[in-house]
Amino acid sequence: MFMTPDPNSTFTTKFSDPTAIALQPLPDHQETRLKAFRSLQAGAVGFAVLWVIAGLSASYSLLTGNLGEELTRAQTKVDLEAQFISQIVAKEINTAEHLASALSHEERILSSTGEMDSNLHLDKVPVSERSAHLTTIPEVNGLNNMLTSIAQDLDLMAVFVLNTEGTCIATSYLPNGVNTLGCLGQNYTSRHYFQRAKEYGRGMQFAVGRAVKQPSLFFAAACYADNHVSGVVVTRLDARHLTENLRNLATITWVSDSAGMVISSSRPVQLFNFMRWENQKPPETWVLNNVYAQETLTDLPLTRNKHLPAEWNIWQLENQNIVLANVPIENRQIRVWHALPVDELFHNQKRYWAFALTVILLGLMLILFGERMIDFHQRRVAGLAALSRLNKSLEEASRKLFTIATTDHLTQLATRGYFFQRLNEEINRALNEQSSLALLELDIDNFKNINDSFGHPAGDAVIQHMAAICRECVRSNDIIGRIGGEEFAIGLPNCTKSAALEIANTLRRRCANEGLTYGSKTIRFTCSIGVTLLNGRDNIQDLLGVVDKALYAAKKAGRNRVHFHE
Ligand SMILES: Nc1nc2c(ncn2[C@@H]2O[C@H](COP(=O)(O)OP(=O)(O)OP(=O)(O)O)[C@@H](O)[C@H]2O)c(=O)[nH]1
Repeated sequence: MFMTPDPNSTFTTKFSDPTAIALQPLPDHQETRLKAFRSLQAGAVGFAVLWVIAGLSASYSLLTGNLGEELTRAQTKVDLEAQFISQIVAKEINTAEHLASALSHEERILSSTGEMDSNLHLDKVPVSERSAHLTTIPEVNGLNNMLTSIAQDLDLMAVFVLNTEGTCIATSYLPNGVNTLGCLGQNYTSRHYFQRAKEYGRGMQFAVGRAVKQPSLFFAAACYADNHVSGVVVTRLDARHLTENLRNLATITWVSDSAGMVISSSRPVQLFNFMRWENQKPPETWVLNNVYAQETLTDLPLTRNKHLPAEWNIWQLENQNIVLANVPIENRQIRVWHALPVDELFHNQKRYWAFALTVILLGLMLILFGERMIDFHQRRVAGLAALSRLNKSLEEASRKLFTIATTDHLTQLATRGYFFQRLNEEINRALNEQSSLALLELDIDNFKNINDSFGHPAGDAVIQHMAAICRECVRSNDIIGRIGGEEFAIGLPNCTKSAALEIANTLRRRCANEGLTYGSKTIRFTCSIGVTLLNGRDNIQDLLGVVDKALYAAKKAGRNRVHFHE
């Protein structure tokens, strides 16, 4: 029989519609967007790598090429300047040399070294008095004046005349208030240039002067009388002159002689440094002492910068990078060296690199920022997609649970709990709309006997057959539930008493008449049905209590009956 339901459990159980809590699934175009985002993201990462590689290699080739060009320009500049300086040096040297040669033919000098020299009687005058003696001779004074004016005009340090003994008999360089030495009456026999002039007609020598200790170039030319050397004219060029005007420039200029020694330098501190050039041998010590007045040999601190490409031809002078040019002066063993510091170019290069790296880095950050943005959106869409998939499976699970909870597995009718929930809803609706509601309760008669006679599976088949009959006899909006083992209930909204009784009788007749073919057997069965109407009741317990009584009455009256109870 029908058990009165517990209001605290069954009736409060809610079987919610799973579609009500379902989220909208992810639209297809979101999946397409996700794919687009992923390829965009991969593209951004690829682009970032390309950007860095291309940026670095472009900067390297541009900046290295640019530095190479600037260094080539600097080299060209320094070459041209060296050429120009060497021409000026050559001109100064030639002037001094030609002057010596020209003066060796000069009439007054020839006479002073010829007949006049023999009248000077220098051999009778002590060496210390020769200078004073000579200044008393008017011809000598006249000659001195001439030589002084020539030396001044041509910017020479001194012009003087030596007799065949090497004694100075006339000079532009006279003792005066400041300088008490002068060179008049001094003897220059030992001088290399004097000996060369006497022997070959001409002589040239670099030396630090004895009386005036300045590095100088001496040019000597012999005077001839009757095919014999009658004296020697000497011009003395101050070696400082060769580079004097170049001192305040950024460039550095040296002039080296045949011994590889710096005899003039725009940086005076490097004077008499040794230019260790190719196979140049350093001068011997006595030469160092006598000619250059140096005690030890100092190398010019000039080395090749081996850390930079050889084609750039960069030298280092005291840790300063320079480009270097050297030009030999024609027919002389003198060279002009000219250097231009190029550290500024390297500093510029560093600045360009810093700029290029900043641009590369900023670009990279921008690309990576873009990539992060894409990643963010990608993750968002991916998250939505995952959520949507989760939602779908939850929805599926929820649907299954709903079905399990609301559907009887044997008959596919509503379960007891779900039937009561639905019946409750229909009661409320009927009360609200003041419409009628009929309730049928059905029970298969003597079902135990069927089980006992035909077996439990056959009993199941009878229950299923009974459910099918119920479904076929009611409308689509009526509710049917299996509320016990062989008990069923049917809620009929908007149904009158006569209509409810008619349905109940149809059901009863079909059960009694049809029987169920089970294998080779036919199982005959009947059912008893209780019928009632809502009739102003406002709760399910009362309604169920009444219909239960109606069913009980039907059973009691002999089964296979329909009984109505008000
Ligand atoms: N095969 C089958 N038997 C069931 C199922 N549920 C309940 N039963 C059986 O149904 C029988 C019900 O027997 P009773 O409640 O004594 O009632 P009855 O034999 O139908 O007699 P009346 O209701 O008085 O006509 C029991 O023997 C249960 O074991 C089911 O799902 N399948």
